[in-house]
Amino acid sequence: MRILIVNAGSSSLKLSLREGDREVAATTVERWEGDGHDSPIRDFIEQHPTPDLVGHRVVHGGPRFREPVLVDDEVLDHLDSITNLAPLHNPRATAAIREVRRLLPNAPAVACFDTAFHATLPPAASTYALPKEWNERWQLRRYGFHGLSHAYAVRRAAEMVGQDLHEMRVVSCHLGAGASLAAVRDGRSVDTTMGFTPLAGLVMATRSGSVDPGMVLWLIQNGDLTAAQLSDVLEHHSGMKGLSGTSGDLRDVLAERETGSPDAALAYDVFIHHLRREIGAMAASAQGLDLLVLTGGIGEHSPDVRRDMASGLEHLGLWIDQDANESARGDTDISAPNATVRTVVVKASEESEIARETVRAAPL
Ligand SMILES: Nc1ncnc2c1ncn2[C@@H]1O[C@H](COP(=O)(O)OP(=O)(O)O)[C@@H](O)[C@H]1O
Ligand SMILES: CC(=O)OP(=O)(O)O
Ligand SMILES: [Mg+2]
Repeated sequence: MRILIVNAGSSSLKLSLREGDREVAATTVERWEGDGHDSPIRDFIEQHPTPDLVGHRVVHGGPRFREPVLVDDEVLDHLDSITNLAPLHNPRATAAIREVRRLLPNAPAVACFDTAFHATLPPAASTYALPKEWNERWQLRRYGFHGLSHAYAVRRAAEMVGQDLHEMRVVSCHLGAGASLAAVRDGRSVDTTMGFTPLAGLVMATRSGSVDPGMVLWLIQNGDLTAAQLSDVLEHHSGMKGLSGTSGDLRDVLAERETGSPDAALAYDVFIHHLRREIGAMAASAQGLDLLVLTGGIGEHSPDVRRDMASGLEHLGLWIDQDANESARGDTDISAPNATVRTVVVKASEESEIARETVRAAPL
């Protein structure tokens, strides 16, 4: 069975063609707008054998989609109706779904949601302390994101340490341009740092992460800003980019910091502070910690972040081996021998998770 995986993220489009568990072709298109001006999807499909099945990443499933779903007209209409829940992400996904349906009208397509993994959050963790009527009327709740990445990473990490995922308390760290943590207990997500939208939680490349809601109101009342301007700043000009004044790419921030830039140094310190603090919070929600998983561009490739994250978390039983940390490539256990918490790096693969879920949900 040949499966095409379509992963439309906030900045890139990743296409992958799989036969069983094997990836036979892949491409990443940076800065794909999904506005119909170019069709990297058409090019990819034309250049490779025809897939039998298609799996799509869709960031927000809204209140309705708690597991993968076979796409039909009604599902697509419903997805259109909830695009405003994730305006950076969902429109690209629905554009990709439409494009693939046009090119491959006979291939069943399955939508896999970032939010689905967090559908298991207990009400105490998913509920905002707002008027009950508001929560019901607008389906306000903590949805959580990066679920496809967290699901894959924790399963792979459990396999690497040779233990049953259902018997471990795990904190999963997806640290890419967007970043979130998940607390996993009995194999299920019990808490996460993102919320109703992917703007909440950790400091990110260009997103602010959580800020005081009172401050947002203050800015609207005193800062002479429209909602659109404020949204643009919080989504695209905040985070490490906003603080460093240059770029949200951690590699640039680290290079600037080396040259003595105090702004870049502070951007990095704020990022690390929130990362450590939220790991502590997630460990509390998981009622302890046996396994810490690091994935995403930063989690996989930055020994600096892994070292500075670990420093200060020894009280949890977490120590990493500095040589293993420096030399880690791909899936690597970087725990120190005395650690009671295992720390592992996992190469992110939302695509593996989508492939798995697509096969499960498809009528073949
Ligand atoms: N060698 C590296 N050192 C530090 N950071 C890195 C390195 N390689 C990638 N990154 C970081 O990873 C981020 C991208 O993560 P990735 O998961 O690929 O992106 P996305 O969230 O868009 O899917 C970049 O912003 C960059 O800061
Ligand atoms: C949900 C989310 O933030 O996704 P990404 O990291 O791809 O922007
Ligand atoms: Mg990503």
